[in-house]
Amino acid sequence: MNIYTLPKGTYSEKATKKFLEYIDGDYNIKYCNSIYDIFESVSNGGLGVVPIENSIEGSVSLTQDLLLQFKNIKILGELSLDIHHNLIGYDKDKIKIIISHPQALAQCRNYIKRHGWEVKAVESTAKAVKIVAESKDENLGAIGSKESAEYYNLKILDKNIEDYKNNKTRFILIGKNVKFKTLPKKYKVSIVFELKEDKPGALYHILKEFAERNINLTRIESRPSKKRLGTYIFYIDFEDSKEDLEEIIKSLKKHTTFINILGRYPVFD
Ligand SMILES: O=C(O)C(=O)C[C@]1(C(=O)O)C=C[C@@H](O)C=C1
Repeated sequence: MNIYTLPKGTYSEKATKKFLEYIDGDYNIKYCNSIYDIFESVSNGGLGVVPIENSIEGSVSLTQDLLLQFKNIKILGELSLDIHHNLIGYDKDKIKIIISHPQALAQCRNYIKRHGWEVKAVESTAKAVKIVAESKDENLGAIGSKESAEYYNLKILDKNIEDYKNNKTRFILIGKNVKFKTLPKKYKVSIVFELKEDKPGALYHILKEFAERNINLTRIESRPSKKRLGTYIFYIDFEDSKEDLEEIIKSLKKHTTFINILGRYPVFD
C-alpha cells in the first residue's frame, strides 16, 4: 500500500515517517507536489499525511477545505512536530529573493522583513530548496528543513529562523481506514457544519450542547461557505469522551443545515 505526502525533505515527509512507526502493515512513501494531489491520490486508495495547523500561522486552509470536499476521506490520526526553519542557499549577503511554502514564509515573516528580501511562494519547502539548488543562482535563498538542505547539497546559512519559539505544526493522517500497532490514550473528534439560521445565539446553541456534556473543545474555526459573502461553515475539534457521539451529533443536527464527522482518531505524541 502507498502513503502519500509532500516531497522528500519536507516537514510532511518527516511527519509521515513518524506516523509509520505507529502504523501496522507495509507502506511505501509516495511523493506528491501539492496537498491537493495528496487528497486526489488518497481518494483512490492508500493513506496520506498533510499539515493542518501551525502554532504561529494558524490553519492550513486548503487542508480544511479539502476535508470537506473529499467526502470519502477521513482523519485517521494526528501528531505534532516541532518546526525549525533554516535559511538555505549559497551566500547570505547575496540573497535578494526568498522562496518557500506560504506557511514557512509566514512563520519567518519578521526575519524576512528585517533583511528586506522579496518573497516567492511555491508548493513546498523542499520544492523551494530544489529550485535554489537547480538554478545555482546566488541571489536566491530558500526556507526549509535541515534534511532538504542535505538532500540538495546546499548550505545552511542560518538556523531556527522562525519568528516565535515553540513553532509546531499539527499533521493529520488521512484515508479510509488504518490499523495501528499501539494506540495512545487521547482521542479527538473533528466535525464540520453549517448553521441553520443567521440569528442571535445560533452558535451558542451548538456550544451549549458541548458545555452541558462537559466536553472540552480544542479548536473552533470558521471558513467561508463559498456561497455568499458573510456566510460561514464551522470546524470544531473536541476531546473524545464517554458521551455517545451519535447522540451528540443528533443534538447538533437541530441547529445545522448539514453536519459531517471528519474523523474520530487517536492523537499521537
Ligand atoms: O513544505 C513543507 O515542508 C510542508 O510540509 C508544508 C508545511 C505546511 O504547509 O504547514 C508543513 C510544516 C510547516 O508548517 C511549513 C510547511
